[in-house]
Amino acid sequence: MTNANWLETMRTVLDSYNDPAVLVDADYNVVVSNSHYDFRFGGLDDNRPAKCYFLSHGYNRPCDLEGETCPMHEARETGKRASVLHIHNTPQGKEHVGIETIPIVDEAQRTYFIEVMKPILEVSAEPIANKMIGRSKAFNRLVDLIQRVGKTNTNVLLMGASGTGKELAAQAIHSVSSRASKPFVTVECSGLTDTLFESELFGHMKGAFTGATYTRTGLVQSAHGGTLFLDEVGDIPLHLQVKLLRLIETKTFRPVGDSKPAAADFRLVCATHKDLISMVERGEFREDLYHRISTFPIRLPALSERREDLPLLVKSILLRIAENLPLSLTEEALALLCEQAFKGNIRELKNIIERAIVLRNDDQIDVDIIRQSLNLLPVQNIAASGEQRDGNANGSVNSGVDAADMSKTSSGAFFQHLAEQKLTLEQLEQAYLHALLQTYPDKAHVADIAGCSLRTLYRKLDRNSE
Ligand SMILES: Nc1ncnc2c1ncn2[C@@H]1O[C@H](COP(=O)(O)OP(=O)(O)OP(=O)(O)O)[C@@H](O)[C@H]1O
Repeated sequence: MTNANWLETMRTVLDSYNDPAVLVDADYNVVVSNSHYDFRFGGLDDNRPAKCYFLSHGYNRPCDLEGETCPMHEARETGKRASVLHIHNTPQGKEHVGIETIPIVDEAQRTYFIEVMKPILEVSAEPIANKMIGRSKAFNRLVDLIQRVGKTNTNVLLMGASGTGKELAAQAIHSVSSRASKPFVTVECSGLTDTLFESELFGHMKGAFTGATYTRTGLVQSAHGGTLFLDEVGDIPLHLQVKLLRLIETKTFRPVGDSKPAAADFRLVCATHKDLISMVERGEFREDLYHRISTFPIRLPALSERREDLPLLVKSILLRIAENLPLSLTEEALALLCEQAFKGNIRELKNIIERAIVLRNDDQIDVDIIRQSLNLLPVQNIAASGEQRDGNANGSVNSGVDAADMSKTSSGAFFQHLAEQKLTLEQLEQAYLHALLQTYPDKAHVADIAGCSLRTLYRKLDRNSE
């Protein structure tokens, strides 16, 4: 067979893939492409063989010389299939792609590589309102792990500070999995009492206890065939952990008041911001449970470890909050944001942007507005007013916006007005939460804006009604 015939045969081979695929020679030239590739990226120019690194990234030299992993390099070294995650330039913009590279030789024993490119749709490298967003190395590593573990049935433990995106990561794991068409059910573990734990997780039969006027399906049953996401698993009290362990080990549960056990079918993903290993050492978390839930641990990077994603995240948040407005930040405003520590991670960034949208004078959000948003920490400012009123002004208060500056803005006048009402912080918190609930009917969204979990929001609202 001539080399031309062999290449023609390879086109047929590549066409058998359901994703874009190309054949690359040992000098990085893309020599054959399949119809999916031609449709998505435009066909190859026969007269000008292009280098794979130029076509996919716009680089002038191989990826490994640009600080990225080159799958061809690995496949050449090992003689085996290699897979990596890259961000490719496409006509639609930058896109996360899972690349599988398979070495192959022609009849003259020359080495070629088949590269199959699977677009990763659960995340985005371009600003978009409703996905996990990022392009940084730390983010790409996370996406790679999600892709790999997502396709299995392995238990995953997501670890990371508050607001790093653990819940979004759990949803992405579910979307990648073969269970994607089945339910994704979240159990908010903080604040679960003994009775709530069993009846929420396992459900109860009508008449099982006083007040059980109907049979209730538990969350484990609701997650049947899908994913059960235990958020803040480190908050489950020690004496309830054994019940969770039993559920995971036996994959059976018994609804409260039912004599028969039922079979459970779920993939388990847990999340925590706590250091579970230290908790195990202190005897606060069962070691056997820890090993059960942490088969595949994933650490979510803090926003400070992926600062290069900040401009992209800001654009996405602007789209998410005010999709129909052409909002943007000036360079100076963005630079000021980039200097922040972001202990509250993406949730904190989101709150700052949301405040800036409220305070802005026009569609370009400038550095003064961002400065005001950074300093507009309501409780602290109001606390300062209270302390001053009581003749005790020695509290450490974030005072980047002084009283005169504040009163120039409508929000300044608003806080002044509140201070005059002499509200306690608790009253203020209640008033704020109820105002949020009137503006945004979705409680999860309200909890997000207020920077607390949904369960904490319920607790705060309940406390008021006691
Ligand atoms: N990569 C990301 N791209 C865009 N938005 C994100 C990303 N990660 C998180 N967010 C947003 O940040 C906020 C917090 O995310 P999430 O609730 O998933 O964090 P978390 O780690 O579970 O927080 P907590 O531990 O406090 O519950 C949400 O509004 C979420 O949509």
